[in-house]
Order: sequence, then structure tokens, then C-alpha cells
Amino acid sequence: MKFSKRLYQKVKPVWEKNHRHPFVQGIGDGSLEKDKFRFYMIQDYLYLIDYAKLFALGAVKAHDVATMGRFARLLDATLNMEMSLHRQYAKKFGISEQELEQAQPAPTTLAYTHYMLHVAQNGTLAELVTSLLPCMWSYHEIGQALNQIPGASEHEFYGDWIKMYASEEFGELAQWTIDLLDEEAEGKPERELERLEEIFLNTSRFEYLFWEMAYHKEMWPTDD
Ligand SMILES: Cc1ncc(CN)c(N)n1
Repeated sequence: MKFSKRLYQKVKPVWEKNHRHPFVQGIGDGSLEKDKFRFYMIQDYLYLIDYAKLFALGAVKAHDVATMGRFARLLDATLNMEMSLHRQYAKKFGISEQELEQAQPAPTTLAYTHYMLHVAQNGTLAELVTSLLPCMWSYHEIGQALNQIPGASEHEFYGDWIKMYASEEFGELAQWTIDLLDEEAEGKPERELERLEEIFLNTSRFEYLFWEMAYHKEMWPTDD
């Protein structure tokens, strides 16, 4: 069995909870309150700034030029494809790019990105890829599921979000990352595979916390 399949089975209950989350369901049926999406979009923009850095670290840790090139492509796609969706939504909300970048990260955003950056800076290439994979893989899965709901991808507000994450282009990037992890995991001792499982579970749990944070618009408990 491919290692990615083993990981998928391990986190299935968490990913199912993500699919059922009211924020995700609300995007799918168009009922999500816009102020929740606005909060999410700003936090997600900050999240993606740090997330993009993981690909730069991946290029540093890559063993060959072809893999470096793939990480460069992922970095470019994050900054110029995925984040342009966020910039479009920001425009709809009347938020400038400068305001977006100067926003304050919520505790969950900070905790999630800092966990991945810690793993990426201190761990192996396999650990780095494992930490960033639930983000890409689970969003593509969610995008595809929501895309099956009649009319969802044509929704005047949330349709663009669904189309982006369901897209073939996004799916190819996710698949390349899955394949890289399967190659990197091959021949590793069980002790190291268990460490990868733990990382994959942690970032899958962070995905759930991120939906929760957005749904409840969670910031620091005090304003100072
Ligand atoms: C929190 C989060 N997780 C995943 C993705 C998809 N790259 C995202 N934009 N934001």
C-alpha cells in the first residue's frame, strides 16, 4: 500500500469532520454569512504568505533540480493563482492589498503556520511535505465534493472559491505533492513513518481548527 493511502486512512475521521463543518457546508449551499467569509479570507491570505515559504524551504531541501522546479511552480501557483482569488474577494469587500498584508494573524493562524514552518526548518524533506500536504489535498477534496452540489459552482459569491479548489490545475499540484511524499517515504523505517503520521494528523487537525476559527471569527481574547 502506498504511504499516502495509509495516511489518508489514519486521518479519515478528521477529514470527514472537515467536510461536515458548517463553514464548508455553508460555502456549498451558499448560506454562509459573508462576514465569516470575510474574516476567513483575510486570515487565509496571511496563512498563505507563510505557507508559500514552505515551498521555498522545499526547494532548499530537494535532492534534484526537477524537484526544485516543482517547488518553484508550487510557490508561484500559491502567490499568483491561489492568492489572486483572495485579492479578488478582498476587492469585493473593499479591502486593499496593503490592508490584507497588514492584518493581524489570529492565534490559530499563527499556531498552524508556525507549526509547519518549525517542521519544515528542522525536519527532513519527507516531514516538510507531510506537514503541508493536508492543506492542498483536503482543499481539493472539499472543492470536488462541493462542485458536485447542483448549482454550487455557479453561486454568485462562493462559486469562484469552489471552482478554484475543484480545478484540475489545483488537483495536479496536490497529486504531484502526494507522489513526492510516496517516493520520499519509500524504504523509511517504521519509526520515521509513524513520525510522518503524527505530523499529518496534526496539520489535518489544524485544518479543522482553521474552519472553527473562521466560523466563530476567533481572535485573541483581549484587544490589547
Ligand atoms: C487553512 C488553509 N488550508 C488549505 C488551503 C489550501 N491551500 C488554504 N488556502 N488554507
